[in-house]
Amino acid sequence: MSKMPTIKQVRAFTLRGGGADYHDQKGGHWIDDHIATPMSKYPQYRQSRQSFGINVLGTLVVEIEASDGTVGFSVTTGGEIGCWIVEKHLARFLEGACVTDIEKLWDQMFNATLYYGRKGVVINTISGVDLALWDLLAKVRGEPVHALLGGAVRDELVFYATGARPDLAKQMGFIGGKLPLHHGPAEREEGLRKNLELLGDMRQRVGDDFWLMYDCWMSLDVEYATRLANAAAEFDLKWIEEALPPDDYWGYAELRRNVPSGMLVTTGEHEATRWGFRMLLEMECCDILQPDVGWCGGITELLKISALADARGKLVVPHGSSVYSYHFVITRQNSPFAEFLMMAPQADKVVPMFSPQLLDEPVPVNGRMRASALDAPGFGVRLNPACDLHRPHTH
Ligand SMILES: C[C@H](O)[C@H](O)CC(=O)C(=O)O
Ligand SMILES: [Mg+2]
Repeated sequence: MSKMPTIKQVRAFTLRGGGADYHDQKGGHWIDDHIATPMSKYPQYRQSRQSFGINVLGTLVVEIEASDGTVGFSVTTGGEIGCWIVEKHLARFLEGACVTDIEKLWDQMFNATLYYGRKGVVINTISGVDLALWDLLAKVRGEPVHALLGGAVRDELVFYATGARPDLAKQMGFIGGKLPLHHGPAEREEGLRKNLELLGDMRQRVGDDFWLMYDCWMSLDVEYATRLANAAAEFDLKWIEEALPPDDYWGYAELRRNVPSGMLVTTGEHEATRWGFRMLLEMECCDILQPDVGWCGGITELLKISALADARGKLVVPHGSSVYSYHFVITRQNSPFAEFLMMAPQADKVVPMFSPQLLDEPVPVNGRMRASALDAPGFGVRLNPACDLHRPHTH
């Protein structure tokens, strides 16, 4: 093997306004319109998720420069705290290492942060570094990341859309539409009725042959989720997503036993690492795992999560994360479709998911994306130079 470059410098930046912190949107966006959350029991935090701080973190940008001048980068959610972790803690493992040392670096970053990490912003940050490492290695090799993961197993990706307008998503060629749930248990019977009315209305608009799902963003309890699922069967709800808080493995197992036959239980976007997903699998919590590659430990960890799932006959359909998910999904037989988050404020058109932070970000056309759209080196995207990057810490 020809001599590979080493890592010369690691830099971490933060920026605001959409992109990887996709909840950090301006007013009037569907994604912040009275969506049920675990905070909805407090009336003052019910109308807007930004009111309780869903967007406080901001985007973390990790840049890794190699000795030959090649730069790999990634974006994820992590903001200034993530910058501190990268610069003050993780950089020591990275600088001087060979660009191929991804597995060892992951192990060092994870074990060195175990005493304050494991999940949350620490694992988001490790994920960001991991994605930047894959981007760097693939660019050094002049190949797309998916080629390093074993290559595409199909010619194209097919997508479902998440957003307020599944009816428009259907017209745009998506295979299904996932609605945000608007009302949680604190809004009692009237809220439940409104949740069902919206679903019924959408079913009427989209007809029979289109998937409809409800994303509950951790907002329910087993009793409410069971009632919702059973009532939603009338409208052929395909899956009920993230109905419960992520630590309630026991609740998920019970919910999965309670839902009507044929309806799927999905979760995992706020779960992390092979150990978290092992719990979901061994406790029979769900039918589809939905890790977010920017939060679960990066590509390195997602490969392990996926293998665990595959051995149990489970699907992995990653949460959001744009190109970072696409390069993975195209390589796995047990990831037969992908999510596309509609970031247009009214969910009425396809715009790049991480806009405005990335350039050259591919988007589905007619709900599909050719594998050839993912053929540029690395993850195939560039950081938009118009974005206002801030480097709060250095080392
Ligand atoms: C719509 C959901 O509340 C959330 O913003 C996105 C999400 O959980 C998903 O895409 O899945
Ligand atoms: Mg979700």
